[in-house]
Formats: sequence, structure tokens, C-alpha cells
Amino acid sequence: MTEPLLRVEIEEAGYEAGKPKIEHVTLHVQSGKLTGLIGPNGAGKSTTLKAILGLLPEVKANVSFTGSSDKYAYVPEHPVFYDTLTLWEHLSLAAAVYGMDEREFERESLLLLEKFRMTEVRNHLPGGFSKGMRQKMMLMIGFLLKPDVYIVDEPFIGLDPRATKDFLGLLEEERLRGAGVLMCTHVLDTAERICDDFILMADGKVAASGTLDEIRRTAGLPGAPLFDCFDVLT
Ligand SMILES: Nc1ncnc2c1ncn2[C@@H]1O[C@H](COP(=O)(O)OP(=O)(O)OP(=O)(O)O)[C@@H](O)[C@H]1O
Repeated sequence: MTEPLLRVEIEEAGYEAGKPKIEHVTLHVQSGKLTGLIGPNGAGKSTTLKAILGLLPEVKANVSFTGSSDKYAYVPEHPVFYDTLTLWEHLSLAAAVYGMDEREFERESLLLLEKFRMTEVRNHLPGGFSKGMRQKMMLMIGFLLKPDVYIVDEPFIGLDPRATKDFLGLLEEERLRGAGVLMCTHVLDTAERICDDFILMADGKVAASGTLDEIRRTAGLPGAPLFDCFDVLT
């Protein structure tokens, strides 16, 4: 097996000393693969992402990004934005922070605006955007950076079916380019369709991991949909 782009071994992590919320979470994200992080509410998925991103006060873990450029994009579940910057200015700011070439920035941003059907609102402030439009803005910033690894927290909730399709199309392009994706989601039928492997969490631990067939074997449910395995294992 080739060297993963992201290697995570969390011994324990949490929000307060002596009160770990997750324990013994190991996961790898491979180039060109999409890993789904799934589990019921409160299972520890977001905590795992925060531990990976270095956003938690209490973490005992080894996290290594081994991609060529060490670049990753985090797309949060709840959009974070500046009230006084337009959509275009958000893209421009991200490009500047990552030292992107001006012409490449313009070309890629215009393409992304078109793909996400947001060209007409590119000079608008996100305060006036709908939930889905804000979510699209976050996704566009992620895609603009063309990172080795995408860490995406629940991307589907605010997106309408067409935007979901646009997003999945772009994700597929990125996967073909060799990017790896770690994605948290509750939308199990989509996860089942698009993910190469899964980490199923329950009660702060990994309840099962591997390909859908491996998850089915762990659940003792050959041929079953992911939803049924989820039910049995959590
Ligand atoms: N900021 C916080 N401070 C203290 N405890 C927290 C905090 N955020 C989450 N927790 C706790 O950590 C545990 C795991 O929560 P986490 O948010 O990781 O779950 P999740 O799997 O992402 O759930 P969901 O599907 O509902 O988003 C829960 O017991 C939760 O109460």
C-alpha cells in the first residue's frame, strides 16, 4: 500500500484535562480515496476532526500530513465568514494567504463560481446569502486551494440536489487528481455510494473501519446497506 497523505493516531482527545471524549482513533487517508467518518450524534466525529486540525486543548495524538505540499483544506460544517468581505474577496483572501498566483486565482475562481452557479453574486456580501450559498462559498474556498487533503465536515445538509451534484462532481475531479478526502456525514446513502472506506464511530471510539464489505463483515450483515450496518454497530 502507498504512503497515506494523512496518518492519524489519536490516543485520546477532549476539551478538558482528564475528560477525554475520544480514544484510540486511528485513520489513514490515501491519495485518490474518499474516507467517510460516520457515527451517531455525539459519537466524536467533529472532535476527531478538531483533534486532527490541532483545535483542541487536550490531545495525545500523532497526526502527519505527508503530501508533497503539506497543504490541506478544512471545510467546516458551519460557515465562517467576514461580514465586510464579498464572496470574491473571500476567495481572493484565501488565495493570497496560500500564495496563489494572481492569474491562476482568477481563472480558477471564475470556473468555480460557474460550477457552483454563484457568478452573479460574486460581488455580494455573504451576510445576505442563504445557508446553502454560504456552504457553497466554504466549499469553493476549499476547492480553490487544490490541497492534497480535504477535511470536510457534513457538506450535504445545506446543499440542494443540484448543488450536491456539482459538489460531488468536483470532488470526483479532485480525487482523480490524487487528492485524499476525509468527510464527516450523516447522509449514509450518499456516503455508501461515494466513499472508498469508512470509519464508524460510536461513544468516542472506532466501532468498525474499512471498506463497505469489511464493515458488513464486522456487522455480520453480508450484502447489507451501510444504514443497517450502522444500526447494528452503534
Ligand atoms: N465544545 C465542547 N466542549 C465540551 N464537550 C464537547 C464540546 N463539543 C463536543 N463535546 C462533547 O464531545 C462528545 C463528542 O461530540 P462531537 O461533537 O465530536 O460528536 P459528533 O459525532 O460530531 O456529533 P454530531 O453528529 O451530533 O455532530 C459529546 O459527548 C459532546 O457532548
